[in-house]
Order: sequence, then C-alpha cells, then structure tokens
Amino acid sequence: MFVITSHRPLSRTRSDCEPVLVERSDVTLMAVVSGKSSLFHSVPAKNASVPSLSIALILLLVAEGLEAESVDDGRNQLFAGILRDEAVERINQLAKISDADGYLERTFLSPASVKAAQLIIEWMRDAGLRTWVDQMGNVHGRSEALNTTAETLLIGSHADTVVDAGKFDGSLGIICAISALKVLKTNGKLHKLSRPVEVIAFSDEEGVRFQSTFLGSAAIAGQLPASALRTSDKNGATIQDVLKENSFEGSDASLLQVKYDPESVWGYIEVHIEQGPVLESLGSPLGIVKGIAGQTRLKVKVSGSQGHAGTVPMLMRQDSMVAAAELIVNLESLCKYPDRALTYKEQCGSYKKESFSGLVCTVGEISSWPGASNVIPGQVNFTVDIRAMDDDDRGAIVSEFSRQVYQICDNRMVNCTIEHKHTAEAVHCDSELSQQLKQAAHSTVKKMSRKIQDEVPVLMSGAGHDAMAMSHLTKVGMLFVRCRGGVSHSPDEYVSDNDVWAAGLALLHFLGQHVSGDYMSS
Ligand SMILES: NC(=O)NC(NC(N)=O)C(=O)[O-]
Ligand SMILES: [Mn+2]
Ligand SMILES: [Mn+2]
Repeated sequence: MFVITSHRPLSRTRSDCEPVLVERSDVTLMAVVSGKSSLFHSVPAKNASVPSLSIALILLLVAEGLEAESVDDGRNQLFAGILRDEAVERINQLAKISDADGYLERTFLSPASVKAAQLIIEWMRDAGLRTWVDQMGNVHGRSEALNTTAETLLIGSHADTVVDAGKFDGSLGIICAISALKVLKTNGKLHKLSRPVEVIAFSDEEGVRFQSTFLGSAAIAGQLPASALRTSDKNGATIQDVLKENSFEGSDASLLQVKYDPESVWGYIEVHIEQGPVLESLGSPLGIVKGIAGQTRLKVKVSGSQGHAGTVPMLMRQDSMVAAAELIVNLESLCKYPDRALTYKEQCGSYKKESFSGLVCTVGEISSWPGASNVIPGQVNFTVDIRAMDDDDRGAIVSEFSRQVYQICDNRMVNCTIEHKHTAEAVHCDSELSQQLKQAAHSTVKKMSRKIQDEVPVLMSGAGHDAMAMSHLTKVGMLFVRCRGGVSHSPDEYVSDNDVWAAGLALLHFLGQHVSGDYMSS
C-alpha cells in the first residue's frame, strides 16, 4: 500500500476532478480521482524507491483512464507561489480581522474595516501600486501604463462582510487582483500595461450597518445621493457621523469628489465566489457571469397595542408579533407561488409564470419591543430582501407584498409602515468583457489541468455585487469562482487553494490581453 500525494497538474479526466499537481521532487504522490476514493493507498513513502512509485503512479493512472502527464515543472509558469500560496495566506490573514470575537464581521468604516484597509494598502504597495483612500473609505491601488492617458481598467470587490461571514466573499476578488498585478510586477511587465489598471477595495457592499448597500461603489459611480450621508444605523449614528469619526470630511462636496468621470474608465471587472452550487455541480472552477439579479430591500414596521400577556383576551389583542408573522409567511408564499397571487392580465400586462426566474425573498432581521416574554409586543420591525432576474417581476412582487401588508394590518387593527431602504436594478454584463474573461478562464483551466473539452460555464448571479453600481459608470464583467456546496454568508464558505490559484491566473491572463509583449515571463 502506498500514499501518492501530488503537487502538479495531472490531466483532468472527468469534469468533477480537481486538477491535482504532481511534484517530481516529492516522492509521495496522490492521485485524487473523482468518485474513486478507493484509490487512496498508504505506505511510508520513505520505504519506496522513486522508480517503483512512478511506475505505480502510471499504472494507477492508466488503470483509472488518467493519462499520466509528462511531469514538466510548469509550476513556475503558473506562479503558484504568488497566485495560490500567498493569496490563500492573505485571505486567511484578512479573515482574522473582525469587529466580533468568534466570528467574522466587518462593517462600513468599523475599527476592523479600518485595520483591514491598512493591510490591503500594504499588499497593494507590495504589488507596486500607488495607493490612496477616497472620501468614502474605498482603498485604491493604481498602476500607470505606457499610455498614461488611456482609459483605466478597474478591478475590484468589497472589503466589508456580513455578520458571521465567510472569508472569501469580497476578499477573494481584492486579493486575486492584487496578486495578478504582483506577478506582472515580478515579471517587470507592470509598466508595459497598455492602459492604467486600478484595484479598488470597496468600503461597503453588504449594507449591513446602514441597510443601503454599495456605499463605496455607488459613490465612485456617482449614484450615491448626498442625502445618503444622513442615513442612520440602529444607534442613530449617520454615515456622515461615521465618516467624520474616521477623519473623512463627510460633506456633500467630498462625496462628489469620489465620483469617477465615465470618460476616464475603460471597464470594470470583478472576481467573486459564485455563492451558489452551479460551478461545483459542473465540475468547473471558473464561470462567467451573464447578469446580476435586481434587488429591493424594505423595512416593515408593525405597531400594535402593547399589553399584559396574562390578562388581554385573545380576541381583544392587537398583536404586532402575530401580524408580522402572518406577513412573513405570506411573503414566502407569494415568492414561492407568485402566479397564484398575481393575475397579470389585470395588473402588469401579459406575464407568464416562468418569467419569475430568480425570484427569491428573505426576512433576515426581526426585532420586537419591548422584547419580554410576558408582554404582548407593541412594535415589531423586520427586513425584507426581494430579488429577481427581471425588474418588472420584482416590481410586481414588491407592490403585491405591499398590498398584502396593508390588508393584513387593517384586518388585525395594527399599523404598518414600509420603508424602501435600497433598490438596485438587474444588470447585464458586457459581452466584450465577458468574452475576454471567458478566454482567460478557458486558457487557465486548460493550463492547470492540461485537458479541457468543456466550455467555461456562463451563469446568472442571484447575489448582488459592486458591479451593479459600477455598471452605471462603465461596462462590467464578472468571473465567478467555485465554492464548496455553494455555501456563502456563512463561516462554512470555502474555496479550494487550487481554485484561488485558478482565479488569480485567469485575472493574469485577462490582464495579459492589456500588456504589450510576453506577460508570463520576465
Ligand atoms: N455578493 C454578495 O453577497 N452580495 C450581497 N450584497 C448585496 N448588496 O447584494 C448579497 O446580499 O447578495
Ligand atoms: Mn455577501
Ligand atoms: Mn460579495
């Protein structure tokens, strides 16, 4: 019995194989073959001579229909040190910077977000980029080009997180971009770029603290109204307060300074985890985003009659908690079975049931006052997140839900208000950018696994991204990276080291299309 652990790409034989790497110098090799874990054998490698191991490996691989690759050291051409090992280390480092003990949370300009920004600035400088922080807390790293007046290619993602977050959502896109540019610097090609390239780590995409999202990217895209500065969080602190606390001006004028001139920007691309199960089910490490679902965020406030849990008869109650519960269950039913509730001929023209692609709704937060077990709540507030690939679908659902809210609250003699916190229209990614990303992804997967027949998947995104805001400034493209089980917004979020590597390599190949000469060697 022997263990074969490997560090170099073997030919990928089945779509669900992770490409594994075989290192000649490492006499212990492992052939990981999909669905055949019985292939794992273990023996202390030190007892085995290399020839017998290589023969064993070839026999093993041939037996499994894997063609043993000529093991040339392609590792250096694939920059695993920077694009995988260092990138993974940085993802883990960033994940340790949190406002909370025991789980990951970084919200707009929180102490942890300020600390994370400092680390990102260090990494950007290490990649040879000129860095600065703008008046909305976005961190910028820029490389000039041969032609300094050419329009800039922007690459970004967000540095903030949800509560109890995973370590890849947002961070992966920032770190891969910095790593790909570091490879160009290492190869002496950073200043051979045909256009300036700028990495942006956005200060707020998730909208956890102020409920309105894309604060950083919307400001750069000129989509953030000055009134947003007066938005307050649960404790009554406004965005303006938080900016000033962090030595930013927090004025309407300073917000305007953040806006980019559309004429100065060539395009925006973002690398992000898929946060869904499609790539994993297809056995593909990378995918291209065709479009991003539109989203609406609401805050519903239900006010009833606060009272004694033991003395108010059931039929005399105006119970805001039960009213909220009925609203939430009705919302779920509306989004599960929209055609039952909506007769589209009267309300919205000729809708067909299947037009509700990507329709989802979530109540993520609920709070009650006074929050004591023996008091009938006087006030219950909850959030609503509604998304759909089609903006008219989403609009129809939001208006039907609003109708139901007022009807149910009337029936229960409680007062309801609905506050619109955030709306972002669905976005279609630019075909030219998407094609370039697709080529980069295709050559990456081919290089890493040496065998690729299948197309790079193209898919829609139910998750929102800064690309939604940036689409108001310039054309956008997105590259998705496989994540285990599609899990995200959870500490179980996971991307394999090789997929982190694939993402960085794809970005490098994409940047290579904007570099004169051979970008892959010094
Ligand atoms: N990539 C994300 O997780 N984005 C999240 N944030 C926004 N703003 O959409 C979300 O909820 O989908
Ligand atoms: Mn997220
Ligand atoms: Mn995200």
